[in-house]
Amino acid sequence: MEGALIARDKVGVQDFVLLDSHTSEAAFLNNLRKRYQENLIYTYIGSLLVSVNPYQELDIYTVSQMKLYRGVNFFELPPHLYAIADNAYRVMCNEYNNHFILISGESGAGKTEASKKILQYYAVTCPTTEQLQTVRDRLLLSNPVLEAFGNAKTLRNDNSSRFGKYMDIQFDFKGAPVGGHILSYLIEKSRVVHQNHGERNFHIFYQLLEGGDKDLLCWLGLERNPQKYTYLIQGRCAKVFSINDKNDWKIVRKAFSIIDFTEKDIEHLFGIVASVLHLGNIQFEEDSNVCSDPLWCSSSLGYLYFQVLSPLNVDLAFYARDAVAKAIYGRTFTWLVNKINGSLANKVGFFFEQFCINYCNEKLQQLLIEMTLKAEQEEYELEGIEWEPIPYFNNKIICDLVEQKHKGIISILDEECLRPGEATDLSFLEKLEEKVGDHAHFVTRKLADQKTRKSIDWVDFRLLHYAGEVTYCAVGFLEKNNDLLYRNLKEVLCNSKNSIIRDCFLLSELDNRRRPETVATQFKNSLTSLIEILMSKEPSYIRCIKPNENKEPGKFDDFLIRHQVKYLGLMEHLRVRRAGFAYRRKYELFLQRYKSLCPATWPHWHGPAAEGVERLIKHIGYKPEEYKLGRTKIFIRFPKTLFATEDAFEYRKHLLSKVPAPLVWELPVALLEACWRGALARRAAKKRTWAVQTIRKFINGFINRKKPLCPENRDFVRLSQYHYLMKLRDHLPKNVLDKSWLQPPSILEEVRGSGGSGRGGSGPCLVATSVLFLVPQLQQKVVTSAVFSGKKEGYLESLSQPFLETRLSEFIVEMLIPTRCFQYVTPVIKYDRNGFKARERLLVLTQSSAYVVEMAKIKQKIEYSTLKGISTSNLSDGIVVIHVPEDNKQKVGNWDGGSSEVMWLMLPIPSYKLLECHNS
Ligand SMILES: Nc1ncnc2c1ncn2[C@@H]1O[C@H](COP(=O)(O)OP(=O)(O)OP(=O)(O)O)[C@@H](O)[C@H]1O
Repeated sequence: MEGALIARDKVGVQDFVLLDSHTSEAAFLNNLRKRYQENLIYTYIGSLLVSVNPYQELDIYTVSQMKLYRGVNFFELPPHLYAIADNAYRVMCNEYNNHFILISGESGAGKTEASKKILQYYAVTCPTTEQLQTVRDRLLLSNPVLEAFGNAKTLRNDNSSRFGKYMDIQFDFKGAPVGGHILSYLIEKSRVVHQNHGERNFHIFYQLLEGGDKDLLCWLGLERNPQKYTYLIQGRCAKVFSINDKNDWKIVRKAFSIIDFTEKDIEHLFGIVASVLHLGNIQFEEDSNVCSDPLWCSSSLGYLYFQVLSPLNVDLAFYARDAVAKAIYGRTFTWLVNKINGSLANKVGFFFEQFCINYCNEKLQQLLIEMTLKAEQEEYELEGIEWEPIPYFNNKIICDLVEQKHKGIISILDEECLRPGEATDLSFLEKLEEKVGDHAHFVTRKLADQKTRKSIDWVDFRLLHYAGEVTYCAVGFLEKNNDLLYRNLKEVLCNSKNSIIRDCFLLSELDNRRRPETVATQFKNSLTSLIEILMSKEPSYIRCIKPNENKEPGKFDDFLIRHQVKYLGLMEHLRVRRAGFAYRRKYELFLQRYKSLCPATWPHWHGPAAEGVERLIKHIGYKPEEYKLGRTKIFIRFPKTLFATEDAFEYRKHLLSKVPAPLVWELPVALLEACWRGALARRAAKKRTWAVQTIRKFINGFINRKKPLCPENRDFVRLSQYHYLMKLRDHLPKNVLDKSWLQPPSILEEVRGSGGSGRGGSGPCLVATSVLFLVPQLQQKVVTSAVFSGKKEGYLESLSQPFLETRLSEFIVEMLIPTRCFQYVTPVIKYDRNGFKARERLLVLTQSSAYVVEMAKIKQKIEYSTLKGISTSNLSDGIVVIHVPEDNKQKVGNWDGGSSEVMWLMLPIPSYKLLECHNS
């Protein structure tokens, strides 16, 4: 992947790697804030994308934006999800390797939205056929179904994914998406039976009740009112304004049919959703242990009965009921994902859940650091640049603390769950103290020093994660780690008439006497296989940040964001990324962008790009400690060096857009250098006013000086005049454009007649003003057409084709050529007959002669009267051959063409345009 991008946005830096003030957290946050306040939600750290949730619809996800990013080099456009997606896609197509994009961030930070947008990007920009469209539609439509069953409203996010998601998209050798599958991790089954205050159960329950038609509800024995169901009223969260369950139901219903679910599947699926609701309403009484409403459960779950006489007490009976509900929902979710592709499922608890999530983050952080370091190291090696070891915090020590066999926290927890005898959360805590008590990243109240002791409860243990300390309450760890489902209930489910339920509780499971794996172990194993999948692919990273807790657009909560910057390991990543060189770029790309800053490389460099870059940076004055030249890339150590180069480039671009090209070149070399140096100095001293004062001093001195103008100063005055006139031309006073002003000239009528630029309904005055400038060029066009029409490739006859602006200029050459009646000036490459060497020259056309000029010297003069002829190729290149008479050796200065009869010139533009511009 190409390294950092270039330029600054207008707001802050668009790559943190280019932050001036090294890697301070304050500078990081400032930059993030500045950009966020301008709705610039994306910023890079090298190739990692940081995204801050805008909580509002931004106009940056349109199809035209997608097309803009398609196939464009990473650094050429502002940071965007599409750039990450496109880059991964391009590298995959070019290098035939696998890629993953890891999107992380806390709940509500925008991960799901980001993944959907990336999917849409591929759907729109990848090549496809009719057959492939089905795959594409299925990939897109699996989302609403998964969200219905796997997402819920939480306090933090109205559409929170309550499961981990890994989505694979497979592309064929032509880059067309041909398939995909989704792996799901850790569906939060506990939500089925319990929701915290202000939260809801999974969306599908409400969608079914709100959107399902009367007959369906009647068949399922359901009432429309969610308040009737115990499992839906735990969070006391009646109405959520951002959610429209009725509409969402329609979308899900439609998606089912497209992603190939049969009517029977759908019937069974809703049967299960209904049964879970009915299960929740089952009550138990002491001594009776009888299901309050066995009939409904039996019908929707396919005649399974819960009138099981059980030795359980009331509490345990409720526990068993909930266990069944969770198991049914969890497995059905797995079945659902399975139906779309492959699957994995687990369960989490409350504090235990936090422990699992943090363990997962710890593993992913380790992967990120290892892969970034590895990539940096490999790149340096590849480029032949010496590797300087980078000090960084390796969080492997924490991963080991959690996952090590026999000695890690998960092993100790499993041991406690499985061992005979009375095991409790407290005995687990004691085991932890005994076995990992001396670990530097583990502490309990007993182990803590006087000061910290107060902040840790007796039932807590604290881990020092890479992102900071987290205190976990051990209560419930044992229970949540045990995924118990009573055997007799399993047997009942195995015999269900609902085929989905039967599939989910296979009979073979009953024969398997081995104790099922604990939740933590299942999680550890699925995490290990996820890491294995990721390790085999090239990484791209997107880190999502939640800017405030209120889902409010534009609000940047410093405290909350600082925490996430830490927790996402962004500073660590920046440090690793910035440790060596802030910026690196392929020679070709660097030269292409900055070649205009050096006469030797502008407008074309004909040698190897690496040499061109060397010439270029020598010319603009890079110091040795500022850069290194690798095999294929230039490495720049400090952002300020790059910015100064960018400043000079912008300034030159500005000049190029305002004044004729040759003038820009000759006149401002000194100015450009001054500008570059000035920018460097300004950055170092951070004294912006200095430059302003210096320029003012220069102008005052210049105005006050009495002595005659030297050529340099004269050029400066003329440049100012030129700017003034150009500005005036583009901003003519309004009264000049008044309707009463000027009748359209006859040429306008002609143009109208020929369907040229006078077409359309714009008022006569506007047309007149634009056409007035074109009159001479239109005449020339007519003549040029006679010469080139149908004879030269790429020649366009249309009169509405814009003309090349004449490069008529007297500034540089007037000192050299006394006639001063210039028609046209343009840079050319002149090819010597001796060895066909390319030389950069200016071609100046006057009324009577053509001049070939090298910088400030006339190298050759050819009078038109002596010309033998001019030839051009019939291709769309700029080759022109001028036939010079043998005896025309009127030497002016050094005649560098030898005694040839012909002179080969390569123009930067097709030769017919030259003719259009000067022919007279
Ligand atoms: N790029 C975006 N443009 C506009 N709104 C966004 C964007 N990203 C996120 N949001 C808003 O933020 C909400 C939360 O985002 P999202 O569901 O993607 O978060 P998440 O990180 O996936 O959370 P969870 O981990 O809880 O699933 C979205 O429903 C949407 O309203």
